[in-house]
Amino acid sequence: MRLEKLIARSRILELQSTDMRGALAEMLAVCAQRFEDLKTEPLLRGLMAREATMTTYLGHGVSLPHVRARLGRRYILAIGRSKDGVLNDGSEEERSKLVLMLLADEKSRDYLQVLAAIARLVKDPELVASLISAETGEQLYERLMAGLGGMQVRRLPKKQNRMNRLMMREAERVAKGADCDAILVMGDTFVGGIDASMWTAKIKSILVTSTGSDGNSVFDSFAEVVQVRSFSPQRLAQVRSAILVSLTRGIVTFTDRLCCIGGVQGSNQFDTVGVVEVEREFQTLLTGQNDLLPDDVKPEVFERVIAVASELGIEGREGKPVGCLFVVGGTSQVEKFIKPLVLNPFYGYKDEDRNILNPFMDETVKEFSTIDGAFVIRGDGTVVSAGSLIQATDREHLLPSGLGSRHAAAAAISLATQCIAVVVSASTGQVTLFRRGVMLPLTEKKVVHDS
Ligand SMILES: Nc1ncnc2c1ncn2[C@@H]1O[C@H](COP(=O)(O)OP(=O)(O)OP(=O)(O)O)[C@@H](O)[C@H]1O
Repeated sequence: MRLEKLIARSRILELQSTDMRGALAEMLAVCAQRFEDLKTEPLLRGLMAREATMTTYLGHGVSLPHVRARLGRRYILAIGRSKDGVLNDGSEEERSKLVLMLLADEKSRDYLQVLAAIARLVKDPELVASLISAETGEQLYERLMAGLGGMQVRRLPKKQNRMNRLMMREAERVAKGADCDAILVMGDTFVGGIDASMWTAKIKSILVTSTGSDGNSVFDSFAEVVQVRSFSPQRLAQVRSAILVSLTRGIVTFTDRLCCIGGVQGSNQFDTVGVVEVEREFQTLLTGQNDLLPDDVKPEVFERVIAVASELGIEGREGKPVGCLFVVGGTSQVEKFIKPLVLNPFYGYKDEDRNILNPFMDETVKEFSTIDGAFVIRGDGTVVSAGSLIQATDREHLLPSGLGSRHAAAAAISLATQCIAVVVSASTGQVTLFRRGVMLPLTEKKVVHDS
């Protein structure tokens, strides 16, 4: 579902109410003008019930109230802007100047993805500030649409353009000469997007970007676009994450050879071309078997877990480093090896509210990462528990020195069951995957400088 299809000029309004119930009622009334069969009362009750379970405030003045109901159409999105701000949960700190209300049909299968795409869009504080300060609803609409297609091709200075063209031509030659199956372009090298129209070779081009691809015309010139959230600052780690996500999505295969081209993030300058053999890069994990993910684990769930893990590894929590262990998939087997260390904070919530694909779960997961023990996550993304002690042992594999009981527990559970374990080290920030007891560092250790 492309987001621009959901946004309608007629459903952008100036809110009069300063409380959430009133604001939602206003937005529902506008929706009902267009969709006369809309049952606004039960929808309002559903939206408020969701607010009562967990706030839908996303930060920097934006809320995303949402509800699933029998709607008769897949989605309806309404956008309300409030000059004074709408109060969330009575908290003065959480005044929403922008309220995006999403109604979804109970049968809409990509509901969590659509919710996540909207949340990603309004994560950009600059875009949000420009929407809030728009002079008219029309201008807000224009800016929102521009934000969706945010990665516009920008003209680069001549010299830089020449260099980039040269690098791209060379990449093409290397790809052909080395018999590569695809060219992987690290898109975040460019602030303003890449004009790939000069690529002439009949070779698959894959753009890797941390920006959302919803409705972005710049991406159209690439055969595939892979979104990888929260890149590590290290190049090798970036390439690894990109290949890993491409593997789980079936965009590349284990036998592929890839020509990778990239540069310093935001530099607008390609500076490196390299060739990666996927199988050799991931050999340790594969150990002769080409199933990186357990059968029951959805690729998007795995991607989400490594995104949250990478963010925790890079940013920590409130400035402090945190460690974490995620055990994903094979849950019925995994449950035989776990014991609660604390009362399970996820107990009793609806599956979709505690699904890692739900954008509101990011903060919750990060918050609970500070408690001891592991997160156990089903292959469909539902978080089964947090604060779980893993009671499995692995006598087959030796871990490098410096890695302690968290990493040992991850190795052991991945050997004992059909799961994939993801560890964030509190001491180094390194993110490591474990499958069948074998480890694959996804990001590098932080270099600690002596002062
Ligand atoms: N068996 C286990 N199951 C779940 N969590 C565990 C287990 N063992 C350790 N942990 C978690 O890992 C934390 C850190 O343990 P330890 O320092 O020994 O691990 P580590 O592998 O060196 O990880 P880090 O690099 O984060 O320090 C513990 O406080 C606990 O929260």
